[in-house]
Amino acid sequence: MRTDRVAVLGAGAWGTALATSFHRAGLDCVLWGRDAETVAAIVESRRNPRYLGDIALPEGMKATTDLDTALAGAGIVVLAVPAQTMRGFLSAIADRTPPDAVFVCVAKGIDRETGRTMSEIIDEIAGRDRSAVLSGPSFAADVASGLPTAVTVAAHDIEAAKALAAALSSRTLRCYASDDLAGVELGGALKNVLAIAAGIVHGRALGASALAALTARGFAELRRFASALGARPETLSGLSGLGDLILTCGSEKSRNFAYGAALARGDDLGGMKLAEGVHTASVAARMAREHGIDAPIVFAVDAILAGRISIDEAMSALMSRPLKTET
Ligand SMILES: NC(=O)c1ccc[n+]([C@@H]2O[C@H](COP(=O)([O-])OP(=O)(O)OC[C@H]3O[C@@H](n4cnc5c(N)ncnc54)[C@H](O)[C@@H]3O)[C@@H](O)[C@H]2O)c1
Ligand SMILES: O=P(O)(O)OC[C@H](O)CO
Repeated sequence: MRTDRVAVLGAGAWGTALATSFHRAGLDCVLWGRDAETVAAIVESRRNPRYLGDIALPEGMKATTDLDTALAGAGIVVLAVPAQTMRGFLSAIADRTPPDAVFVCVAKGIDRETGRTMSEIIDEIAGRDRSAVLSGPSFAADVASGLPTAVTVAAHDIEAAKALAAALSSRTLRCYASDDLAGVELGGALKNVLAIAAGIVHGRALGASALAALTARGFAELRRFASALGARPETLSGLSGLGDLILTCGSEKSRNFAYGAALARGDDLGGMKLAEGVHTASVAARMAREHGIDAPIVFAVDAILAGRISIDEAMSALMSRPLKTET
């Protein structure tokens, strides 16, 4: 695997933050964005005002709107566009990418049309030996600011995951390696749906006890769901499961949590930033039903977002489920 040159595709909050981290770590990294104004701001004023507020980006960071310039010679191609655009995006760029380059998807979601994870999409379009994911508790603003962060990098082959983790790590971004792709991806995708539920609890001022209960029962649901789909349960106790759940179920800095809180308060949702859980909720609920997985919180979030039940009805239904042994 060639790890000396990295292309980061997608100049939103997360792509910009990761490119910043890789540049600071001394990697030869080029950030690609489709929006000329954003790329010009990154190059000329060392800022990405649209997605990263006022955070100062490092001198010398390379950014371009020219895809071929970004991809030239890249051994690692980081995919940082929203999950629901991943299939179309990768299909469009795969042939323009060096044939030995590995794709590292950093989006957190499940494809709504097909129920496939992001690595399954890469497997299908580019091949199993070229697919990897990076996931874990990591707000873009924290990473771009150089605050300490730890994530998991997963690939089918543990040696490939280790090589990627070593290449992308730095003194501020610590990457652990895993070969449990399903566990790492489902942890990242489902925590977004659970964070919306946590935001609803917060927005309705239901109290800290309710938020702790929701987070703990959400974790049980996360483990059940991922295990039923072939993940190792212990992976969900790691960074891209419990770690990310703790982060996003407890902070309005999370866009998914903020979305749930705004929904519960009856705020205007127009203009809110990308909350992937909104798009993952329905496909996660569908998959849970298909696999016979007990996923009451995911079902409730899906039903609320689809307008089938009110928040009060969902709360009442969750609290009046038959009493059971804690599992
Ligand atoms: N923001 C974070 O803190 C964070 C952290 C970890 C993971 N993520 C994940 O990373 C993914 C991206 O999130 P983000 O915060 O960067 O979102 P964002 O909205 O800030 O940026 C998305 C970027 O993708 C671009 N884009 C959208 N559709 C595209 C298309 N079809 N072709 C090319 N470019 C396209 C947009 O122009 C934008 O630059 C999400 O899945 C998110 O869950 C985000
Ligand atoms: O802002 P959110 O809710 O999309 O969360 C961002 C990251 O996924 C946190 O790890």
